[in-house]
Amino acid sequence: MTATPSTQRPIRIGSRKSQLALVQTEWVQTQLQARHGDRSFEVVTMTTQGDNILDVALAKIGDKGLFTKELELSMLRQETDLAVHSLKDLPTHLPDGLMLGAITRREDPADALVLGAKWLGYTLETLPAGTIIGTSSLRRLAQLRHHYPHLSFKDVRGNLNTRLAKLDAGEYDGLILAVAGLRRLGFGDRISQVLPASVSLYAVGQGALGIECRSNDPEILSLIKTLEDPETAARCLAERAFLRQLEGGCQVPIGVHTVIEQGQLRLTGLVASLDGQRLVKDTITGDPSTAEVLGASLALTLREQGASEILAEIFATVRSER
Ligand SMILES: NCc1[nH]cc(CCC(=O)O)c1CC(=O)O
Repeated sequence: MTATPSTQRPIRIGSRKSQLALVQTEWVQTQLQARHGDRSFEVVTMTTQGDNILDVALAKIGDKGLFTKELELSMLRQETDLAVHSLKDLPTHLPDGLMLGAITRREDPADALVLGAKWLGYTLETLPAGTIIGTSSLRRLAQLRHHYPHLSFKDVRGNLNTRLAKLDAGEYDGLILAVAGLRRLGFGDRISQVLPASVSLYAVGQGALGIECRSNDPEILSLIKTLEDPETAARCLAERAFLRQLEGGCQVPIGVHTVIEQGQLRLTGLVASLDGQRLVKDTITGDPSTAEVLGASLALTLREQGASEILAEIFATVRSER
């Protein structure tokens, strides 16, 4: 079948400029090109607000869409047709006119411990008291404080390469980073320990890519849908519905774990207080086709178990520090 000239314009993929973003976007570009050989796909890079703010703890900024807004505006202005995001950086509420078009197959969503040279062979369990672990995520901080009160935690910012350089320069003894980002950038061999769910529930969407597009562009939507992984999509839709029900406007220590086993989706969710003293955690199981109902329902269960109180405290603290 011959395509009409009007469908032959290049399809423009928006991406952040970080090395991780480019690796992910180029993967999407290659996959799309392989499936739709009659079209051409080009990458348009841009800097987002989040890339410019390197000195302030992200948790304190709290604004959503820090890494996505510029990419979204460009789609709404018809300058790009789709955008590739680390799904965990994509807010649960999208701007009018845009939608989450596809969710790709997930890398290992777990968190990892990366140690400085002098600590190789140690684990979180065996590291001596006072060892300095870098993390900028309230979710990781709260859970690690809970399980390893003997360790010290220090904020770390910057992209993955910057963080590893700071570790190697001795500013930290260890870092907690996502397995997915490390592997995608070829740093998988630096992982000392993959953190089990009993220690750290991961971030909503961690390890998956989210491809965003215009809601009124069925042509682009059908192209990107071919990259969707149904199991990852069901898991991540449950996770995102869980987060959406709990959020109130800033980053909060919320973690999840999902599996699909024997056709059933099992979602575990957690809300933690900042000091790691209180963890509210529960699990729900159901049909993957009801993913979003399961997520929202688990969130309401956790609210009844004390999550609302924890979240209210966090919002009050963050607001007073801004
Ligand atoms: N917070 C930033 C961020 N956004 C996406 C990833 C990579 C992991 C992923 O794709 O979920 C990372 C780095 C990290 O958390 O260590």
